[in-house]
Amino acid sequence: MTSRKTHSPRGAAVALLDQVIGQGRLLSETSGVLRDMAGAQRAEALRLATDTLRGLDRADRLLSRAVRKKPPLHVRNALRLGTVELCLGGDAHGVVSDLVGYISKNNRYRHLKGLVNAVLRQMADGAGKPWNDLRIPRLPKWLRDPLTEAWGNGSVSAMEAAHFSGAPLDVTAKSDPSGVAKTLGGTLLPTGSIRLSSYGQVSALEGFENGDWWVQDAAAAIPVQALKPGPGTRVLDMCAAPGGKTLQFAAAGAEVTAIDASDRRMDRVRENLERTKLSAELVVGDVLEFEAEGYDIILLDAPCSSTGTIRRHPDLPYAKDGSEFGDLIALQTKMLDHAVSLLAPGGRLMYCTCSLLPDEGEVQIEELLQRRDELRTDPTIFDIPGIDPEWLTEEGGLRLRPDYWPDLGGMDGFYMACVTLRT
Ligand SMILES: C[S@@+](CC[C@H](N)C(=O)[O-])C[C@H]1O[C@@H](n2cnc3c(N)ncnc32)[C@H](O)[C@@H]1O
Repeated sequence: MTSRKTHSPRGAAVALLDQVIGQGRLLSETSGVLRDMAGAQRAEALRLATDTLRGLDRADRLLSRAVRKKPPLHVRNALRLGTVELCLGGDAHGVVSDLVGYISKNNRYRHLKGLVNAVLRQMADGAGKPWNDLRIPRLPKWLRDPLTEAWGNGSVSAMEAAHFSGAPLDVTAKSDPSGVAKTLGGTLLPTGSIRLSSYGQVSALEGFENGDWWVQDAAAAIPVQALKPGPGTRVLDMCAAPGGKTLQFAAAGAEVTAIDASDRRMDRVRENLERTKLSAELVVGDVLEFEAEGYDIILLDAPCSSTGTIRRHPDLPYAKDGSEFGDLIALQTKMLDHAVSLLAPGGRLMYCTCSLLPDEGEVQIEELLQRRDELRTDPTIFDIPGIDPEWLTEEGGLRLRPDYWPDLGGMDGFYMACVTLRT
């Protein structure tokens, strides 16, 4: 019989790091670790793992000065976690004794508990002091190289600084953004999203249960804000889950058909619609097989590398290695061609991805326009408050980056373009 291990938050965070760094799983895909933990402890474990991933590059620099030979990954992850916590002002006694206790309970690694104790004590006693003077954590090479080629070293450094700062909580109001901003004590952004720089448990915030708003990064809300759908607009929301854009359309009074291949993710759309008391027709299926015409708006929020969301998901650079790029780009091209085949005269197609890679954004649209002479882009729809005209791209799309809006707290990386048939 196997006994199920229940972890302390620190132990769980180390186990999460093992899965992310050692097995290439995103935090949202890790299995087993958080299963039997209470809500607050799970949240704490996730926070610790996220903080560690965000500061990993700095922790490794400090650890390379303190440890001559790299210990096995599990022990290294415990040291990384302890180093980050101590450098961010964590209680030295609690951090050291908890992690030493955690390692000493592991038959395989208990012989290294002395090392963990010695190194973390050094960190607590001053070896961690240079933390703030260390360089801003860099993206791993597999991602830094293509981004540098696309945007230049200075811009990538600015993006890395934005990633290191993390992300505030952005929400979209069902109606009355100013009222919701006031209730939540948030800032109303120029595009209409509401931003909260400090918050506790999201579901405990006022108006959540009543469905007055939903969580959605300000950048992710822009495609629908730019389209300005009116009541009765017929919308096909391709790749809709978890439903942020479906909710925006529905809140504007549009008639939405939302399609997604994932049953599990579609449950999230269903829950979100129920909570906000909004409605949409939901279809679980492959968008490539979906055939119907007569939509005023088709929105294709295609699956992508998600490299624009690293501020909120610092696990991504460590869980992934870029090997999926080629397949994703090919799938986006297929989806884009299929979406175009459903576009009727007068209809508009909005293509978007939360990617920082031009191959998943600018290049997709550039090549689409070359393949299909009857199409054109309409950049004028991005003439909305908060959008700098400098962010418009040559092929007529809009590029958003995490280093934009630096004084407001940044935004996710996103690309979008609105395509219509030439008249
Ligand atoms: C970027 S997410 C969509 C986010 C969503 N539009 C929102 O605003 O909340 C991409 C989605 O594409 C879905 N997907 C991937 N391949 C698909 C396919 N062949 N057909 C339909 N949906 C697909 C995934 O399940 C995922 O939910």
